[in-house]
Amino acid sequence: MLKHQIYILKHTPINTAINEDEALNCETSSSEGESIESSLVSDSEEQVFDVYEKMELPAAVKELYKRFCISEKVGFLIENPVRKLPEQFAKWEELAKNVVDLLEKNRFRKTIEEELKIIDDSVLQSREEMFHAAAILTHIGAAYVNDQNFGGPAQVLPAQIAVPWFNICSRLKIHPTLTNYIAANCNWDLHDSSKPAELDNLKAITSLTRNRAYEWFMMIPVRMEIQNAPVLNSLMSIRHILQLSVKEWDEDTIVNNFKRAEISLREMTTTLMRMRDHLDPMEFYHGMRPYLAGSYNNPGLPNGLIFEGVSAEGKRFIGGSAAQTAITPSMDAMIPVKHHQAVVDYNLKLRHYIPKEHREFLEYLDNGPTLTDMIAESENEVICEAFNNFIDAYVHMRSSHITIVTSFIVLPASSKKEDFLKTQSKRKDQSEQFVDDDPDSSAAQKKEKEEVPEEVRRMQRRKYSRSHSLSDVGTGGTPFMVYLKSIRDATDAAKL
Ligand code: HEM
Repeated sequence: MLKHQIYILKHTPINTAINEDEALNCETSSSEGESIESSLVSDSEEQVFDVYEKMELPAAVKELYKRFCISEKVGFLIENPVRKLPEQFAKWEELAKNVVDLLEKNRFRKTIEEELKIIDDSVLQSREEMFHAAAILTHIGAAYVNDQNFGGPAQVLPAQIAVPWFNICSRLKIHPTLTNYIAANCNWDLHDSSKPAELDNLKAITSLTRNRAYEWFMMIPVRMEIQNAPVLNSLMSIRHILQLSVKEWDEDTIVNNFKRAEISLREMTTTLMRMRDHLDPMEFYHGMRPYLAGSYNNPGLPNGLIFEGVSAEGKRFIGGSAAQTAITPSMDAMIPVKHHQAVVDYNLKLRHYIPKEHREFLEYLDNGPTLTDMIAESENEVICEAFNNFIDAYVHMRSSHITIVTSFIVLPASSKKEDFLKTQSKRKDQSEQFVDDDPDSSAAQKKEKEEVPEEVRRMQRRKYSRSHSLSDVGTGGTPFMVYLKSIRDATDAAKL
């Protein structure tokens, strides 16, 4: 490790202040032009993005999308992701490829310390390249800090990772931590590029587990982002029409758009509920979640994480949560869903974990007209009903998310890590598959479902009688069940 060296940073530190002034171009460009691989979007793009059906978006909406780096086809995802960095970054890519191997052999930290040098990141210029580089460094950084072969997290992130990661994230105006946007949305590719970007065809570029567990956890939000594109297009179109004078409203168009948004939201919920297909809750909770931990409210990092070569003071950033997306905040702002003040405060904090342009889009929506105000004013019952049906689908999505959180955090929190490790090695010996290979699994799941409400109540009661632990609080330090239920109830209350 390069100890105690101080490097002069080219970019403003972002822990205390993110400089919002500089703008990066959303249009595709790269430092090496044609040599950069962008494997996805080609002539067959509409086939790849299977949920995208062309609709005539109002010119004003298209203009907003351009301004805020939003894609008509994939919403908040990058439409032309970069898959390969210039040659001088080959070592980063090699480490990312071998991360699981090196962790298993307990060689990860040593390899970083002995073999990795600081690589000058300033050659990376395009937004797409920087996001791809950030995704690689995020995984290398998370693996280094949270390597489970050691007693606890590393207190210092070596300069070879810290400096370029910090620089790139400063330029992208996003916090350097394992964010959902970077680890999932900038970390995907297709198994078969001739087939659509359906869930089973999505793969993670960098994974932190040998089996599909990590990939699955990250690809579900990616698929949901793709499925969200028609929701966003529909709501933005409705919002545009409603701002015209009532005489100009086309009731059918508005109702059809709500219907389309409702259907897509229900499809997103179906995707969400597939979490158990390749991710076992015990593996998630005891095996994977430590790698998602941030440096904020982390008992293992009482002074935060020191970015060597950046600052001698520890930095505190929350860890990875799929809440770090613009999907729900954009709907909440447009509708609006009126959250409890504590939720509003937390959600505002989360906005520094999504791209700057999306953060600005949310601010733009916050200050604009709302769907409920405009619909209520019109007193149009047909539109009102279509709107309420859409809200029902949204409430259903949030209730389903609570079910997921219950089985992936609340229930495993009452089990011991040692028990999980025992099952792990037993399964390894038998060369068994990790998930869903237990003949009784469906019966067990059914039983678990029946038991959830009481179990949740029990956990909730316990929560108030002891100090906060990882089981009680989300990655952002929220008492998450209270937070999530309040959000779901506020969504329901948005109905007209
Ligand atoms: C194993 C799977 C998952 C677990 C254990 C989980 C857990 C949590 C927790 C604990 C929170 C509370 C806030 C925080 O700590 O940051 C949260 C919030 C949230 N999660 Fe998840 N989550 C999972 C999957 C997903 C997926 C796939 C999505 C899809 C985008 C998602 C979207 C959200 C959103 C949007 C919020 C903010 C609350 C809201 O707006 O409804 N989560 N999640």
